[in-house]
Amino acid sequence: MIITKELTKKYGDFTALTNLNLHINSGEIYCLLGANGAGKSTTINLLLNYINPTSGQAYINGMDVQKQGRETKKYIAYIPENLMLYPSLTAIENLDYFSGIAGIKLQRKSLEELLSKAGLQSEAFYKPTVAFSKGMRQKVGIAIALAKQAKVLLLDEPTSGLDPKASNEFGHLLLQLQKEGVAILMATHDLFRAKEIATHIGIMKGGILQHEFKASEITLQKLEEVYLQTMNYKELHHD
Ligand SMILES: Nc1ncnc2c1ncn2[C@@H]1O[C@H](COP(=O)(O)OP(=O)(O)OP(=O)(O)O)[C@@H](O)[C@H]1O
Repeated sequence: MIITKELTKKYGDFTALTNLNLHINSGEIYCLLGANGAGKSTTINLLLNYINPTSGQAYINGMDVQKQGRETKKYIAYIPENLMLYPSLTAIENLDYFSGIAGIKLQRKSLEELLSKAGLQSEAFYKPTVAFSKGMRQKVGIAIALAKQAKVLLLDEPTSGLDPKASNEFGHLLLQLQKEGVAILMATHDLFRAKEIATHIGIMKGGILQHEFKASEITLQKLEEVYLQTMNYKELHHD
């Protein structure tokens, strides 16, 4: 479970995030939309305890992120826009290494099963990741999350730059994790993918959460309309 209470981050006079209240339960996928600079990465960095809030609290599985940072890390898997893997190591070696850091030692067979579950083709298991596409690296990231048995998954624009097939596959992987009870927060610019997989959608602007919807209660068209209005974009009319 992910909870933030009045979470606020200031950089000098500039407020990057204002009084954010989020509540994401196990088995929910919350997609956070917003233009560049809206405060999405700031939110994720606060949940990861990479930066300190100016005020407010963040909780992961009931634990205060600031007070129990080390403990909360055990429950979190994080997939940034560009997941860093060791390029000269194979997919299996990367998975072994990163799950080892999390204190998990798995046999080769289990590592293979995890990569397979994450959708990586078996031919790629023993290849150095240097030549992996972004989609393939994301799959290794998912396998690491599976190995950790993460209860919370934080994703920062994971589908940007993926082709539609890879993005679709990635969405399906997230739906699998959702079924297993993971609480997922995904910052994204991808309205379509958000509508496809989210249980909840938030629209952020200027560090303020401006709108929140249950994904089942809004159409893609309406979502786009509200998003564009929130960002003060002029809509395109085809007449
Ligand atoms: N270390 C910092 N010092 C000063 N301002 C910062 C710092 N980090 C972020 N900001 C500012 O905070 C605001 C929110 O940034 P953030 O990275 O959270 O936006 P975002 O919604 O993730 O955008 P993007 O889609 O570009 O990733 C931006 O205006 C950014 O310039």
